Amino acid sequence: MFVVYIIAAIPLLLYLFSKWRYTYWSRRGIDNPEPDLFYGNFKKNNKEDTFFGYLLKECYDKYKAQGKRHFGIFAFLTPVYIPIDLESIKNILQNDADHFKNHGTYFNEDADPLRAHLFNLENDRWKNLRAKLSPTFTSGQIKMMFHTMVDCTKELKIILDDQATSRNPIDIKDVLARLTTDTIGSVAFGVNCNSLKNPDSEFRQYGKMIFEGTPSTKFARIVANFIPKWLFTKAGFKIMDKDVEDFFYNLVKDTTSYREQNNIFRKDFLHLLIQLKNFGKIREDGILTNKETTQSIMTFDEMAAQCYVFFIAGFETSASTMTFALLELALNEDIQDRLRQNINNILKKHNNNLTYEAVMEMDYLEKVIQETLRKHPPGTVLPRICNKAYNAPNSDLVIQEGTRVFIPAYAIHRDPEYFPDPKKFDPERFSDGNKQWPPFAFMPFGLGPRTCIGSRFGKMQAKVGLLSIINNFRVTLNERTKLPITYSSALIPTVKGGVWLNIEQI
Ligand code: HEM
Repeated sequence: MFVVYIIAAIPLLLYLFSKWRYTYWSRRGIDNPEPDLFYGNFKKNNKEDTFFGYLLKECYDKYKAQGKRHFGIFAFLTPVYIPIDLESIKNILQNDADHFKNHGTYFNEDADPLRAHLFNLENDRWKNLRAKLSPTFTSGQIKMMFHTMVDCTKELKIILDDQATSRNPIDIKDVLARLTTDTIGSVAFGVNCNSLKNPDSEFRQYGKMIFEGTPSTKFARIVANFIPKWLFTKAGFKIMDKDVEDFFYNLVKDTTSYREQNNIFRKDFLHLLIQLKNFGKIREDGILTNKETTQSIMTFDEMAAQCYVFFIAGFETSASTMTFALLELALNEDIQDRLRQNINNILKKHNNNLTYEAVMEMDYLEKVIQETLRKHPPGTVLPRICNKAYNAPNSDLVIQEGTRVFIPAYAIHRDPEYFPDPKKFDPERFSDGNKQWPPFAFMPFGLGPRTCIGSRFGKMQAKVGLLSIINNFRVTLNERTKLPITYSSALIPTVKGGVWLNIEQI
């Protein structure tokens, strides 16, 4: 009978606990929007497929108008601190980054070895790995991989030529995600993914599974919001889908041993990572194995996890950037014409050779990409977790160790104080004389020590894809695109119903 009472009391205890939990911010004198039971401020996001950035921007605008420097929200039962003023943001991301070293994502290395990657790793392990990986992202290395990016666009042109001939509209995000899957698959895993040729390729399917989630991963992510991290870790809870893990892990294993046995040199990330595994550094001579190797600084598992993060962090972000750029170019034909002109002029100067140097000279292309990243940043928030109690300057608030922080990048990029007429797509904002926003108001790649390590690669990949389309085709919006666009609740902003374009050869 006693057990029955206990079971019956659980919902009541949960209810009382969540009621108490939702006083967390008011007990500290911080405003927060009214939370819904158990969901906190995530109910609309979860139940109505509403983009989380909209919800956060609504609160940001409201509290900023009241002159507040910060506010709190609840991600289910977890309190999250949201700074508003740029001075506080600068402190968190840079000046006092020592208190906010980590992203605060859940991972359990034993259960999910591929999740022990740069984005998730913490403290000294992150610091050491970041220092080791930085040489793989220099402009010299990106230049070395430039031809892979260009090669992958050849298949894209064939697809778009067919589409232009048949006059059928195209769901451009899908094609661009296949393009970036092929490019990143090639440089991070050293394999030809063929997803442009074959939309059902294994690589594309696994890429989709990561972003759309499988029933088991969706369940695990929700549970992770309710259960303390230590309990989750102790229980050995797995977040990654086993099939996805096996696919990527075995791919790195097979390709690495093949390359090592045959001492194969390829200009890609995998080659650099194998060198880091075997020598602890990147070697000019390019060799992969050496009997006199003294020590290894990277285990095979660590290396595989980095291949995996390059793929997940690199393919969807760049595909999203190109998709939104094309959407804006279809809506603003004058900007599209000007971009085409800029690309043509510079290519002519380079005898129509598409080289790394030519792309670096395309200044208007740079502005179009920057403005796209301002208006539609793939990273809606920059997540941090407080690792050492922090006295927020000019306030009585002490941010406790373990508190989560979201820097509201999307809301700041759309703040008219920093970017007048923020809904307008205006690449000219990024002309030297026009840049008027204060430091820390523009952060598409994050800022501070945790800034995106792959920003150069990501931007170059997006530029190569975009220019190969604009140089050969005129794009207009097809009526299947629902205007005004709205974002879905996906992890990275995605247009509900898709971006459908008409393609016309030039
Ligand atoms: C347009 C493309 C891209 C965008 C907009 C983007 C954006 C971001 C953002 C916002 C962050 C978080 C930064 C922070 O917390 O301050 C990040 C981190 C990261 N990105 Fe990117 N990214 C892009 C492309 C790439 C590519 C191509 C790669 C790898 C090949 C990559 C690898 C990473 C990694 C490993 C981190 C974690 C860094 C760390 O914690 O030290 N990203 N990215």
